[in-house]
Amino acid sequence: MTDTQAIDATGLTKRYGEVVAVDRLSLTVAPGEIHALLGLNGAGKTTTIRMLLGMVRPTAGRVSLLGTRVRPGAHAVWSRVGYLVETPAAYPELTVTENLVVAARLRGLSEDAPVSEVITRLDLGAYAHHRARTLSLGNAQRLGLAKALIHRPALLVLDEPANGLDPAGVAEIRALLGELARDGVAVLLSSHILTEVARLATRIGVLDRGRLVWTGATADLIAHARPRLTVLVRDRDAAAAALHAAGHPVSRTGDNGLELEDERAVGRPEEIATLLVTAGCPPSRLAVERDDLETCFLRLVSTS
Ligand SMILES: Nc1ncnc2c1ncn2[C@@H]1O[C@H](COP(=O)(O)OP(=O)(O)OP(=O)(O)O)[C@@H](O)[C@H]1O
Repeated sequence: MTDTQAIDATGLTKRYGEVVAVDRLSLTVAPGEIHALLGLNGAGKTTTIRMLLGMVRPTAGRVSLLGTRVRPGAHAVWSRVGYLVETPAAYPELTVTENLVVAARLRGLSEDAPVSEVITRLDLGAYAHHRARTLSLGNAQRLGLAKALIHRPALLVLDEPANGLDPAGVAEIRALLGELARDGVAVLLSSHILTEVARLATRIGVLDRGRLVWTGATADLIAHARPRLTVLVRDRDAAAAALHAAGHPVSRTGDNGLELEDERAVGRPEEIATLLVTAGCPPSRLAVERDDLETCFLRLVSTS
């Protein structure tokens, strides 16, 4: 059953009165894939994740997880799904180990091996006997992830998993999720931090005001970056006039900057340099640049 999608959602919609929190969202996540839902605050990430997990009833649409339709009474699939949504809850007076033993028992696991396994995996060894209420936000997040993983799920759904983690913690989680994905686990996570997502996810879905406005391989997001020729000149007005007269559409940036996006300019920057020198406006800088991922993302959500 290798072609069964870990997540298969079609036409998912959630309305709260006048507000359309999620609008006809369709999404598939395959085993071994790390798929990120990326969106600004209020884009609909949490609502989507809660619908996928059966915690919020969709106004319309359907969800299947690991080949099983999510609906009331369909219990079996949850034994193969791990999740972490919002701030992880733990029993504050119990230690890390005790919390995990409880989580394992609730999952119906009788042996203790998974507890020590996730303590090692999440690097919680030094805190194993600390009460949960004394943990830092980052370590509480680690404990939440350990609980999500204790039953070795085939699908892991994480809402903002890097919340509260320092850069080293983010790197550890990235390595952990990479390892799980290589073992065939499907991961869906949400984030509003593009740089974090770009290094973690194999695929990205960009959510904007409830709609999935772009989806594709992470590497393809950068293909959305338009190349442009940026020019710095002392006499910008004269340079702009010369470029305009030669048929190049020009826009102004910063104090002395000009930008050209037409193919001719981007493809032959040396001709622009010659033209500017001839017009008596030698450029102090001239370079072909591409937007970074952040700019691509913001353009996707602002133009949708
Ligand atoms: N229970 C609710 N009742 C009314 N409106 C809601 C409810 N839950 C979410 N919304 C609205 O739905 C929209 C999407 O919210 P959601 O929490 O899913 O976004 P998000 O992308 O997770 O945002 P954030 O990154 O801030 O957590 C928002 O406009 C929000 O105000």
